[in-house]
Amino acid sequence: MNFSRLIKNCSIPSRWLLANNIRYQSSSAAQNLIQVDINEETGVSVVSLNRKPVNSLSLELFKDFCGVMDDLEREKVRGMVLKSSCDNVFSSGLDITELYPNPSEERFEAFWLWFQESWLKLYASSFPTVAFVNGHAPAGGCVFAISCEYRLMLPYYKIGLNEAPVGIVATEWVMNSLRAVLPGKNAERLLTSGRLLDTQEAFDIGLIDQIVNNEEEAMARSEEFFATFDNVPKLARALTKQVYRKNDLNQLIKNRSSDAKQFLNHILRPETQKIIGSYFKSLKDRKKD
Ligand SMILES: CCCCCCCC/C=C\CC(=O)SCCNC(=O)CCNC(=O)[C@H](O)C(C)(C)COP(=O)(O)OP(=O)(O)OC[C@H]1O[C@@H](n2cnc3c(N)ncnc32)[C@H](O)[C@@H]1OP(=O)(O)O
Repeated sequence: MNFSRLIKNCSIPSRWLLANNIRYQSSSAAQNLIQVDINEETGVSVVSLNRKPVNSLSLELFKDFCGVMDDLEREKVRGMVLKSSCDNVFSSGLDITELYPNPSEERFEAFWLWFQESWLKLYASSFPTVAFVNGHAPAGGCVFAISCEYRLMLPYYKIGLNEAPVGIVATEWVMNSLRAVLPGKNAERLLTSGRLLDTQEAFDIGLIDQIVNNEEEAMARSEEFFATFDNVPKLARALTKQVYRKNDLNQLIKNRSSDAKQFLNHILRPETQKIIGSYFKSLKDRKKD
């Protein structure tokens, strides 16, 4: 499939006005996979992932996310807080049903390219970004969180990159985003062990910036973070961020199609399918115990 055609097909969300807030409708309107509220007084937008029950990341969610990011860039928001509207889960990572059993090449390629696009838009956004990790954030959930500039997390949840135990090798741009947050050896250990850290451990090694006890506190801390940029010209801030992150961004931009092909080949290998299949089964079986 041709990627430029895919991008053109991304329908930018329509929107409507609500009292003091501007609310954007998800492109897959019936599903409303992403909710956006912009506070007109503060200029801060709150973006909530809303794919019940656990915000697993599907092709449609990625498309909607990209549409929302484009809209926020156009609106020139002062900052974005990314959170979940699912109970106890920030995001459970990539939707395993996109990877197993044996996805079609066409669907999978589109899925992967929109995942890349979502990361590029989040990692390079001109406005400041905060992840409010208000639930578990394994794998792709952690990727969303570490792509933001600042991380707040509620107590007693888990976060990390558990790709290796799921039979997946985290791609280089995912590793780079982790390395940008954590010093080298901690990043490598987290990746190779695939261990999920609880909130306190994540704070102790610097994976998250602050522990907060509720949403009100999270919004107050986010506001303080955004306020640190109030006296910095927006363009200078944005360019500084983008130049600082340039090597990570270019690594993916230069290798988008080979990254997609590599992942597809990896996912379609019978051994990988077997590992993901038994992992998925164990997730389902957990409930029966
Ligand atoms: C060259 C190679 C390049 C490779 C690049 C790799 C870069 C990869 C980046 C990311 C990879 C991934 O994200 S892979 C996905 C990994 N995700 C996980 O391991 C998380 C699995 N889920 C959980 O651990 C738990 O569900 C939870 C802790 C998130 C929540 O627990 P809770 O008890 O609240 O909920 P349930 O477990 O009962 O789940 C409810 C329901 O949802 C299904 N579910 C959960 N997660 C997923 C998922 N990721 N995809 C699809 N479906 C998922 C779960 O099975 C339950 O379904 P049923 O109600 O039908 O039983």
